[in-house]
Amino acid sequence: MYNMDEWKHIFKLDPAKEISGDMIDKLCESGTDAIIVGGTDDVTLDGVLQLLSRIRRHAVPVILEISNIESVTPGYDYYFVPMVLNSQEKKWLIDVQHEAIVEYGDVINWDEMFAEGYCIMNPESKVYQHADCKLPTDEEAIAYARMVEHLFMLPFFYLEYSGTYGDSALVEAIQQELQETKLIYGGGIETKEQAAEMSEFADIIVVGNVIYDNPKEALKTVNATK
Ligand SMILES: CC(C)=CCC/C(C)=C/CC/C(C)=C/CC/C(C)=C/CC/C(C)=C/CC/C(C)=C/CC/C(C)=C/COP(=O)(O)OP(=O)(O)O
Ligand SMILES: O=P(O)(O)OC[C@@H](O)CO
Ligand SMILES: [Mg+2]
Repeated sequence: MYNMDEWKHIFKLDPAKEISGDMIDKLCESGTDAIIVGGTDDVTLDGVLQLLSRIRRHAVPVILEISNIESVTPGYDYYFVPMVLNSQEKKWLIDVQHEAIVEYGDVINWDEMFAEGYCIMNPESKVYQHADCKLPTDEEAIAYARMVEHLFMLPFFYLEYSGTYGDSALVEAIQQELQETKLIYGGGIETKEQAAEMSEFADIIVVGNVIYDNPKEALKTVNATK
């Protein structure tokens, strides 16, 4: 299903982690709307290519969420480009992306490229530390969402709790600010009940770690969003 407006659920696979062929088949045929390939560290061209070839045997849309320029390869349906709003370094908001576009701008197919305004909410997560983030208050997080919708006009606002379950009241408050921009929620979803709760407010939920920790429960999150 290639109409992003109807997406509710995405599995995120980490190219640095082992996964069986059987589990990849189950995830791809689960009824999820898309698969994202991405992670914070050890994302290599080899890992990104291997996962692509294993997922490609199925009809599900496959997205590369770019974490470094060295691991970008053709063949994905879409490329999601993170822009970290609450980073303390301009580098992670705009500079690494700018460098990539200086270098490769002439060959980019812009129809496949989508920016994500990231707001990273878990100080313990690798990605928070990697991108040198600062924890926003709820009020400040809502202000980032307003900027993404009205000033930057990005297609996605990603409320990222990577590794821990977030605050559904904040997800609800942010949803109320967004009309054009889609709200992605990710982090700590381990059960179908949590998937259902966050789906009530987020347009799309992303399920990551539980795929590796508890595959059976991971698969149950799909139906909770429908
Ligand atoms: C199609 C094709 C071949 C085109 C060629 C042209 C080309 C190269 C286009 C690229 C264009 C472009 C604009 C690229 C941007 C490149 C870039 C360097 C982006 C950096 C993005 C960024 C800010 C990264 C830092 C933060 C980060 C890693 C965000 C990703 C999201 C993430 C991994 C969140 C945490 O995930 P999680 O699963 O929780 O992490 P761990 O489990 O690993 O902890
Ligand atoms: O791995 P978890 O905690 O499920 O988070 C999913 C995703 O938001 C990570 O970018
Ligand atoms: Mg991960």
